Amino acid sequence: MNASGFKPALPGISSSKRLGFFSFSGGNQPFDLKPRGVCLIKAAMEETRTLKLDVNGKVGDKLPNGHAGKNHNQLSTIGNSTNIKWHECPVEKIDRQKLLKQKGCVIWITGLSGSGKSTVACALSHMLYQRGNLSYVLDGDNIRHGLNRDLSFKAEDRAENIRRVGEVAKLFADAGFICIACLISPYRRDRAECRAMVPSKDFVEVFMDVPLQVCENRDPKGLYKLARAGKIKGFTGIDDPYEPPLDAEIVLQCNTGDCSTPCDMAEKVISYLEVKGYLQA
Ligand SMILES: Nc1ncnc2c1ncn2[C@@H]1O[C@H](COP(=O)(O)OS(=O)(=O)O)[C@@H](OP(=O)(O)O)[C@H]1O
Ligand SMILES: Nc1ncnc2c1ncn2[C@@H]1O[C@H](COP(=O)(O)OP(=O)(O)O)[C@@H](O)[C@H]1O
Repeated sequence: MNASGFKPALPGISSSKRLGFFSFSGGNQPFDLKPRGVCLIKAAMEETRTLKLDVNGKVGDKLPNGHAGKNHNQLSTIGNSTNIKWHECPVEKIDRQKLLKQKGCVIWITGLSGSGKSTVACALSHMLYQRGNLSYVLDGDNIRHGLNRDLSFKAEDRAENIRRVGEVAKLFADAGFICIACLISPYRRDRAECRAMVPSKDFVEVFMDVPLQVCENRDPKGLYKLARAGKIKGFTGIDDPYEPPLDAEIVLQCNTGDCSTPCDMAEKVISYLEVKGYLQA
């Protein structure tokens, strides 16, 4: 806090471009982010008022770059949401990344049930934590306990499951996290749609290339046994499809009796992130 009761400026958010854009003199608002005579919030309010006079219609579902929603100047219709407008905030991804000293991205781990997705995700998250990098795991099983509890395992519900997790992962990456999503995500198309949600290169697909036989032998939850007995219908790999990736950034192979440890697998992902520069801002 400074003498006037405001928090000092956050480091790194005072680019001249943004100060110019939001420039505002005076101001004594309760949410005044303050510093240096610039009230970012009030200026943004001014900008919204101006734009309201300008808008006169809706735009299509998707912008040319494929990212739905971020039309800064006009009202949009996205799906069933009519007359919505993107609200920009002064603190951006690049600012959060500087704070966290890393780059936000999505690590998408796909593979059969029992292939080791959750184990690698947790090993990776732990190794990142030990290095001082912030990550968060979105595990399909866990998310089906809450956000996606309304979804079954039929193809269209799996697609919606993947879409929602893709959207959440996109937010985490935008927050600056290394977001680790681990879901069976059996359909190429669903995974490709998630890839398209984030800036190119920020989506790292990791394929757990583990034969069905190995997964079935592990069967830690007894689900394969139930599926073979016909007590679970539409189980991936048994009577439901799994489409392996054709162009995954990382393939973690595990042949019968010849498996790297989860830590070695996680290490491969860390090496990839290091080389690509995600572990520093
Ligand atoms: N029919 C069927 N097919 C596949 N898996 C099933 C099924 N029914 C329940 N389960 C359990 O649900 C976990 C997979 O959830 P996901 O959200 O990752 O699946 S999907 O991506 O929507 O296909 C999966 O967890 P993992 O073993 O961790 O993959 C299973 O425990
Ligand atoms: N690299 C590995 N080598 C040997 N066993 C593993 C390996 N990774 C995971 N496992 C074991 O395989 C089983 C399934 O792992 P899990 O992470 O739950 O898979 P998934 O999330 O894909 O269903 C667990 O019993 C786990 O201990």
